[in-house]
Amino acid sequence: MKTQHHITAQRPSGMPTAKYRAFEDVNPISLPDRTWPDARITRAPRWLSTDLRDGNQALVEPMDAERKRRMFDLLVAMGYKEIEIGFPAASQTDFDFVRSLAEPGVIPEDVTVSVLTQARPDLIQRTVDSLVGMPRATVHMYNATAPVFRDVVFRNDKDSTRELAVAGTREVVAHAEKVLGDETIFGFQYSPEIFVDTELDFALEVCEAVMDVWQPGPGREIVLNLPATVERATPNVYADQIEWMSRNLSRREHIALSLHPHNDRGTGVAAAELGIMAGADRIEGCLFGQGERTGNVDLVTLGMNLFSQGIDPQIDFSDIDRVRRVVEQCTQMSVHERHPYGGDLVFTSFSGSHQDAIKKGFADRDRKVAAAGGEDRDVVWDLPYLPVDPKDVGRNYEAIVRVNSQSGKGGVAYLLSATRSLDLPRRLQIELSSIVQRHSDTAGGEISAERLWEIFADEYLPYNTLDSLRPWGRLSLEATSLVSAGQGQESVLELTIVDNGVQRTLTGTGNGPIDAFVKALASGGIEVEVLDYAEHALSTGGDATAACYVECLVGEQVLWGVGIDPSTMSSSFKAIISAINRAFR
Ligand SMILES: CC(=O)SCCNC(=O)CCNC(=O)[C@H](O)C(C)(C)COP(=O)(O)OP(=O)(O)OC[C@H]1O[C@@H](n2cnc3c(N)ncnc32)[C@H](O)[C@@H]1OP(=O)(O)O
Ligand SMILES: CC(C)C(=O)C(=O)O
Repeated sequence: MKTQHHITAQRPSGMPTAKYRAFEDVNPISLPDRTWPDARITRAPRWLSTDLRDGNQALVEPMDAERKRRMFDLLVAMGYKEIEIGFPAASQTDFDFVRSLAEPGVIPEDVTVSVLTQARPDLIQRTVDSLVGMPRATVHMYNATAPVFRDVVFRNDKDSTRELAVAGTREVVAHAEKVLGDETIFGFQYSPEIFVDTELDFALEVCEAVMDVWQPGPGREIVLNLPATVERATPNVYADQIEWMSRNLSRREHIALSLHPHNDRGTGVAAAELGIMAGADRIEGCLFGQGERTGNVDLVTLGMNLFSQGIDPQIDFSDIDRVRRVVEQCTQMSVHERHPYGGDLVFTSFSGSHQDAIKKGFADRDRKVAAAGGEDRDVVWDLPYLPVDPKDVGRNYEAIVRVNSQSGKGGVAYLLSATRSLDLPRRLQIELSSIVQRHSDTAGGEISAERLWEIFADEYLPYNTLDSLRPWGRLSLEATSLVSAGQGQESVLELTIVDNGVQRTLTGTGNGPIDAFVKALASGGIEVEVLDYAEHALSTGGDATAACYVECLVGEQVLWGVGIDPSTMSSSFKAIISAINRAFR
């Protein structure tokens, strides 16, 4: 045999790489004494959901008022306290929706809504007008500060870019003072658009100029939101930018430093998390990562990432399927099966070694929970392959293990245990697994829990269950009668069987019912030896059904039989008949 000693060289792809530049070459940042890599996240940031604004503006079909309201109610119910509800100057529909929330009692007292506007006086006025009567409302104003926007879109130099932000802020303040009464607690948020592409010292200069107008101070916060409007670099670069801003901004204690990551490179969550470590106070995002292009950062993943580390996200994800359903209805887009925490398949394993580890993990956890007095929440979650307990997000355990050709005995056994309460002995698991494997090889695809039960019942319980199956087998047990089974006495058993269609009555004497049963069969020329035996109740209470598993030697074959019956004794007799029938099948 030759062993591999080198990998065939990769080749240039031929793609036009010369068109692109490394981000750090365009926008270098020097922060050699950065502190964020050593920071730990120990509590939830402030969250802002922009599902109704950034999420909505990216939809093929933006939400109508009814869907917007459903989304708003969901966000409130989940616990979001800051919700961006739209861009009221965009259209009459958007304006009307914002106004509909101004109805008394619709927005809870502890929820602050915000609305986005460009830095244009007419749009600002219309935007502020939409907030009249709201209990707590923030105007969020943005203008583009990044070089490509200054050069290409606005044809503005740095001074006029800064002046646009300053004039816009003045307009917000003046118009809010004019139209908003004392019933509204009013706030202001500013975003330098494509912050990540903007020279850091210029982003700082614009933010400072805006603050000079707003005058943040005690009881007068400003939200400075630093968007990765388009994600352009590795998340550590964003973290450096945020730490630099956090260190250099004046009036820092009166600033809510907010992040607004997008996901163009697929690292929006990482960028948000490193940004929090770098000093950010607040995160803007959307449920399941809705939003422009690849989406805004995903608030579900961020919140659940905290939860999985033992940190309260302060958002309720305990019915994640409901959250997903509402989001899917409102956005008319589906959440991917592999989406972290909420996808259909994220708590499911198909492969044998994963299933085996999960099954053992659950057994181990059951023991630990019992030892801790039965309280699940008192025992630290430490299960192979499952970062969180599916039950904590409202999932059941049934979908955890699904069987196909990649599955092994652990998965098959887990599924029968989870759906039929059968606790198969290890060697029976091995035997059944090869039978199931034959079926999955032939049929391809997944074997559902129902199909698995059918395969199991057909193999081991031919006379016992399922209308859908044709009974088969040489023997069927008609009746048994135990004549004597007292203390220290031998058991005498009379049994009636149908053997290849012929009814026979046999009698046996043994040192227990099973021994007597085996002897009775032997008297009829049917030789069987019981090698191993296990049984358990299928349910609790007086009417409990028993499952019995016997490993038998029939002729030269060692094989298992299974019996299920309200009587433990009958279930063991049926199990022996099951093994014999399998031997003759
Ligand atoms: C990164 C983000 O997600 S920002 C949010 C983006 N969301 C949206 O745009 C959704 C809602 N938008 C809309 O409905 C419309 O764009 C409106 C109603 C706001 C404005 O519509 P219009 O007046 O037709 O302008 P249009 O959409 O073409 O915007 C471009 C103009 O606005 C200017 N502009 C763009 N952004 C800003 C800003 N933040 N501040 C000031 N002016 C701006 C542009 O320079 C351009 O000006 P020009 O016409 O003099 O060249
Ligand atoms: C308005 C700003 C915050 C925005 O949506 C973005 O930059 O992505």
